[in-house]
Amino acid sequence: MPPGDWGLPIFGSIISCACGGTLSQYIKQLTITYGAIFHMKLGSRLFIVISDFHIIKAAFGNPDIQGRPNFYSFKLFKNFKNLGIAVSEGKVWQNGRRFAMRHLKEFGMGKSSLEETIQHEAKELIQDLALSTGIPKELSWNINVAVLNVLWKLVADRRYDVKDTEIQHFVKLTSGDFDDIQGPIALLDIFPFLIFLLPKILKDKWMNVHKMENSRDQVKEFIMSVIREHQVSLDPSNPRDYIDMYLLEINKHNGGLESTFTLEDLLESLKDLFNAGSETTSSTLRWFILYMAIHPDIQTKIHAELDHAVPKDKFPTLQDRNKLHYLEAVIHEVHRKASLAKFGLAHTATKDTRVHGYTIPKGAIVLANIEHCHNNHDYWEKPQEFYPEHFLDQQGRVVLKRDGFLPFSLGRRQCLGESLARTTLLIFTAAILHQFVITAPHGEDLSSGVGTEENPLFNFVKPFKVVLHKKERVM
Ligand code: HEM
Repeated sequence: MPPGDWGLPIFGSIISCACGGTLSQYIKQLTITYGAIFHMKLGSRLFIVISDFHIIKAAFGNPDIQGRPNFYSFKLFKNFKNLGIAVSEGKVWQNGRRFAMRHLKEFGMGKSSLEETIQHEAKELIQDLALSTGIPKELSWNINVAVLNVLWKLVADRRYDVKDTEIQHFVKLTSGDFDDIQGPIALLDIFPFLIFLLPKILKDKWMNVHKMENSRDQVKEFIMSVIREHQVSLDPSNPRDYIDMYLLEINKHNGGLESTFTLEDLLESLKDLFNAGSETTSSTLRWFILYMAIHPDIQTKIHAELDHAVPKDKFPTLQDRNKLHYLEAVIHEVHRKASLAKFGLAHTATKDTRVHGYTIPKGAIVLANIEHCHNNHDYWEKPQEFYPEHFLDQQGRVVLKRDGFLPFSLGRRQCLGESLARTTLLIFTAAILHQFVITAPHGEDLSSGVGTEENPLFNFVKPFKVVLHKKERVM
């Protein structure tokens, strides 16, 4: 076993963790004490935390570390069944992931054919942002809808108006779910016996269990309605999107008991794509806008690059990518500094296995300490600063892959939407800075909103206000 902290019987190290401040701070302390791979016990759960890029790569490439923990908070959203992509395991996960990768690519993920969709959404967003230039304003939920629309084109061949209140309601629910799973419900994950001991009222009122169930059921109803519409209009000779392909796959297996392709699994896979695809990319876009307001000097350099690369009367396209090295380096630096998923998504060992010379016992929960890698002097020249040069070579060309950089995790469960997120972010950020200058509201220091360690798992940016100023350009 890797070295580490067993803590007290029953409690494990939960008390030291609580006394040490945040989970991040406690893990930081253990990393200093025990090094790049260590164990810690929280409640009845054994965690293996890996803080070294190469060891994470080896561990997450290991076929025996591809499970997901049976956390109450994860499973509640799945009605306690092994379904969907993000928190499923075994054949269900393998088939679902392979199928999603294949068909999202077929309908345009990572291809230039999606360009028109991304541009259309970026234009809609720009028009919307243009309505409130010159005044301090919080970024609205329209951003989440525009981002979702890009994914939803591939998945369900449809778009929503960015101001559509119904779809905004669902993206808000998703965002709330991300907050709730980081709250007190985590106690049920690490002390599973409390699931039976705690009175329902405490679970509902304190841990928001009822709220999460309610959100799960509302999102389920919404996604089911999208599936039903597809069932009615399905033309087997002309599949339009991922949902059509999935329905045809179900028909192919003809309800065979062995098949993992079922309506219930389709529903859960869609919920996963909806959740994983909207909040993450939108939040990264918000971080980008915040960093631009904090670093006018860096923003000026992007403006100069854009002015040179994209004519005044043109909209940025993917073809401009090879002229936008600085912008792409800045987006990478935003991923690094934000470290959106601080510890990725937890994996589990599905049998006893070996990593870096240590035994990882079956059932152990393996965490990639992404936040640590992103802030480690071994990998970064100026880890504490916002320094896009981390991703530029001597010739000023962007360096896309670097040791120590893993915002989308690594290995067999690496984010399946990475290429989609990267393309969306490039076009959206280029379009925004092609049209606007972003500043902090007069007299406000936005840098205090950066580097917070309040959330244990996900670094979603707190609401902030910025002022957008229209550039003297013609679209
Ligand atoms: C900036 C945007 C994004 C970030 C930072 C991000 C990050 C991550 C991370 C860290 C994981 C965990 C990987 C692991 O378990 O080791 C993950 C998984 C996943 N992501 Fe993303 N993601 C982003 C956007 C997207 C988008 C746009 C989609 C939609 C297609 C997506 C779909 C998924 C899915 C389905 C999984 C589960 C994969 C599996 O369990 O096999 N993500 N993502």
